[in-house]
Amino acid sequence: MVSSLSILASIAIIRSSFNEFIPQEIRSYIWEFCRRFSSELTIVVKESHEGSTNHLFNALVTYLGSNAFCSTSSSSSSSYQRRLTVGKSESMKVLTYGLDRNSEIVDVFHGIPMKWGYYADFNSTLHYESRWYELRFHKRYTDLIKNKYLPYILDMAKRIKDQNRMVKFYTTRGGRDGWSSKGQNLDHPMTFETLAMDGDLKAKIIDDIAGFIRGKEYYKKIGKVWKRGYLLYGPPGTGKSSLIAAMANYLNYDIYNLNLSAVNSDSGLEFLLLHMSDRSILVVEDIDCSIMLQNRQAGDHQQENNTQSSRPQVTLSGLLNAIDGLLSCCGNERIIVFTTNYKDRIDPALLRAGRMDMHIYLSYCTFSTFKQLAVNYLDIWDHDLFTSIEKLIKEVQVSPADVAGELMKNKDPKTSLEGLVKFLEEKKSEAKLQKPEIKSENNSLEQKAADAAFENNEEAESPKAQSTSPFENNYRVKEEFEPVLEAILSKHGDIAANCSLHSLQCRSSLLEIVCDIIQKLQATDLENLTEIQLESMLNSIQDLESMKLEVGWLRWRLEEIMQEMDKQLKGGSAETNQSNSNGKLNCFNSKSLIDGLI
Ligand SMILES: Nc1ncnc2c1ncn2[C@@H]1O[C@H](COP(=O)(O)OP(=O)(O)OP(=O)(O)O)[C@@H](O)[C@H]1O
Repeated sequence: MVSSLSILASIAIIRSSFNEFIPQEIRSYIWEFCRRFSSELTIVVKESHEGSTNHLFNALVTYLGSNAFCSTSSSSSSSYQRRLTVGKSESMKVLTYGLDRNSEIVDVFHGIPMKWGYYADFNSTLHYESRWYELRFHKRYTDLIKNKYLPYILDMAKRIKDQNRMVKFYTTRGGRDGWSSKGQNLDHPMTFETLAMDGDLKAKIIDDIAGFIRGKEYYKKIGKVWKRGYLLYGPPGTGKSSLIAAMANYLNYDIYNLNLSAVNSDSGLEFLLLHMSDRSILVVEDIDCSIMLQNRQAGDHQQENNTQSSRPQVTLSGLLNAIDGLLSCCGNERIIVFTTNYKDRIDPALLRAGRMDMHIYLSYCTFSTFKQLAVNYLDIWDHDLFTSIEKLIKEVQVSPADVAGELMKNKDPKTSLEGLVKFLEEKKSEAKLQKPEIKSENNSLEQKAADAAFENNEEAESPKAQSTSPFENNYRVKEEFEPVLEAILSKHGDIAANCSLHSLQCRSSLLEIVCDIIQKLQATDLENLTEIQLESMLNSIQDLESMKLEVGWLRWRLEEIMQEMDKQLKGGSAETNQSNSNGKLNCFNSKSLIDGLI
């Protein structure tokens, strides 16, 4: 025992003297000579390659650095210890690690140990330090290393870097002035964990995004540019900007916030899009407010407005080409997000699949959204006051931003929830007060004025009275429709308040059509709904909208159903099929067609 210990000690002394007294060049020469007789091969990756930066070297810095803690030290025969360096740069959001000079580690790939060493040598005459990595491996793994391992390192290093770097936020300085040069670090705390959403919408969005980033090969196979468009629509304060921040944080993509009114020509727009990086999100907020991009059906009225504006601007066709024409192939892995409070004001050409692939409606606060906000803001999952809040939230229209604002006022759950109950009750009484002013008396002056305003196409504030019962409005519908109408008016307010038909009788008949559609959807499975039925419903909705009934919420649902149906008819996309192995439709297979509608 004693003798073997002394042998080991002697070996250690000899090895350290060898390293200490014999210069690096001679050591390398001796190792090289010995290796001639070995089955091991060595690859050397120097800092520069053929006179320029060696990307593989940089990839190794990132890849081996990120593995430094989990990988094992080199074999016990290694003459070096593993020493790590650590630091944080401004462009990274985490600490990053690296191997210190003369350190070795083993990375296991496909079950095979890959022995890496990192070395540096300072040339005092040239005042230059040369640095390199060495990979030692058995000759039989040569093909695996060449064809799989090294490309894998390049790819992984890119992903690690993208994942760790700060997300940047760029804004338009206008046309050829390009994007703000450096970009700001986007330090938005919103993530998919903290974003409150109704039902399974959040899971659907995450699934879609995940399918997109995994879809490189799929997009190549179908000959489509690797990009995806999302339209976020819904009332103010329902989380459209928050969803964009959550997407950016999830993907670690930079955001390019495009203010179309700051761009003064189609070529200016092209210039901007050409100067975006890959793996980024292009955001156009409030797209409906962008001049000259309104619905082409607006026709003359539109043209009139355009001629009034003398400043040259981006045109609709310019924007369509930019996001969908040849220009769009100049970038990869790009996401385009449009937001709007009024989906129906956007030209349908901008909304079609391929441009805006997923239309996401962000609704007023529901009880389920409120419960997620209560967890975020107050750390509570349940409370005695939840029952009253559930009832009130069905009766009034408040945005998640309103609710979040109330919950932030006090950290004590009871006080905070009491404040919210008070706020909701006030909203409810306000709505009740508004109602008679505008529409209780059929022949009142106010009613005539409101109708006249709409006839003249004036911008009149939509009286979103929060009626709790349809019968307070004097609407007369068939008995079988009464509960449905009550639910509609509770959730969406008086959708007939601005109707171009004046008599209660006529308005009631139109409301019956809405109730009938809802009842049909309620009673039908998606699988049993036919395209003809759906089209007929959409036609009715179009007619109702032309009479200024506020049924956009129902049309959007029908359009969503139509999109799903289309996908089904086309046999479903690869992405859809991936998560839809039982052949049912993704969006509506686990819930009724009217979930969240009333
Ligand atoms: N769904 C949500 N989940 C969590 N917080 C939310 C949500 N919606 C809104 N909020 C809160 O309300 C604030 C405002 O929301 P946000 O700016 O995302 O709404 P928006 O729909 O973009 O509004 P606008 O249409 O007026 O631009 C957010 O900073 C966030 O604190």
